[in-house]
Amino acid sequence: MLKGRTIGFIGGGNMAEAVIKGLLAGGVPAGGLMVAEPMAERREFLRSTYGIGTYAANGEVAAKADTLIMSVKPQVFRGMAAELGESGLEGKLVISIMAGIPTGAIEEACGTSTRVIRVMPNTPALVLAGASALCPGKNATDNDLALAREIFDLVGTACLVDEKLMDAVTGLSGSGPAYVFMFIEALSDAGVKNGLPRDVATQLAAQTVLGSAKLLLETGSHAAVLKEKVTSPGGTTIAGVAALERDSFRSAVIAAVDAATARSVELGKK
Ligand SMILES: NC(=O)C1=CN([C@@H]2O[C@H](COP(=O)(O)OP(=O)(O)OC[C@H]3O[C@@H](n4cnc5c(N)ncnc54)[C@H](OP(=O)(O)O)[C@@H]3O)[C@@H](O)[C@H]2O)C=CC1
Ligand SMILES: O=C(O)[C@@H]1CCC=N1
Repeated sequence: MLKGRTIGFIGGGNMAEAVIKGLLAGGVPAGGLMVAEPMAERREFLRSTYGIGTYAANGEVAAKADTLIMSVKPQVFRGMAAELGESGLEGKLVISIMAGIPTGAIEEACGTSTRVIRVMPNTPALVLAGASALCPGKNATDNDLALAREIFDLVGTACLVDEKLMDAVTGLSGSGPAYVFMFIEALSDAGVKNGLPRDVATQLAAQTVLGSAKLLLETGSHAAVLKEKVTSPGGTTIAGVAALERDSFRSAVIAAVDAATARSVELGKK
């Protein structure tokens, strides 16, 4: 379905780069990808690193691409869409990765008949290990949804959710890599505190997170069951688990996802 499509990114920042890199690694030809980005230095970086077409004007990409991935910050979206104008977006499939902005608001800004798919990806897309959730706007066809799914399946895994759950997805997996990196950093610091060299501590911490996630996904076991298998009676792990419980580790994680979800809701309001 992706064959022969031209995909244009409006905004060439971190997340656009993650998806571009993933798509190229997944076999999408560079000739089918382009990006509109205001910063000349950034355009040069994206052109020389990935061999894709880069443009200063959003209108040029909107004119050339049949599918547009809106990858600007939510705060600049409405101004950007107004500048582009409804005529500049006519007939395009608009895929938004912007946090918070509902499909209805995108349709309102781009033209009420615009076909919109809302996606929340995450930065591990850069290494084809992203987690994305998608939902269609009211004009999107099954083909549009299938195309968007193909794009985000190429850079990791993609699932379909009801739009009312997109803010929770944003708080969990969209922002989630930041929480995981904080956890890895903390594990590494703790290793160093206990005498490990930094490189060894970071390698052990990162591989522990990667391996534990792989074990859970591949066995389909409940996290609590896998935790129990590590935790010997009177052993080391239960001493660590008790310390985490004392310092409200789980409660802190839940509060982080709650706060990020609430912020996503807020970003969606005008
Ligand atoms: N980062 C992440 O982990 C994730 C981000 N997202 C979403 O992806 C979107 C992009 O985020 P992220 O990549 O982190 O942000 P970045 O700031 O890295 O990227 C946004 C890019 O858009 C450019 N830009 C600014 N104004 C315009 C404009 N009017 N027209 C075209 N381009 C413009 C910026 O240029 P300049 O720097 O010069 O202003 C920048 O290069 C956001 O909506 C975010 O919610 C979704 C999932 C995860
Ligand atoms: O922090 C943000 O707003 C974006 C959305 C999800 C991850 N990063």
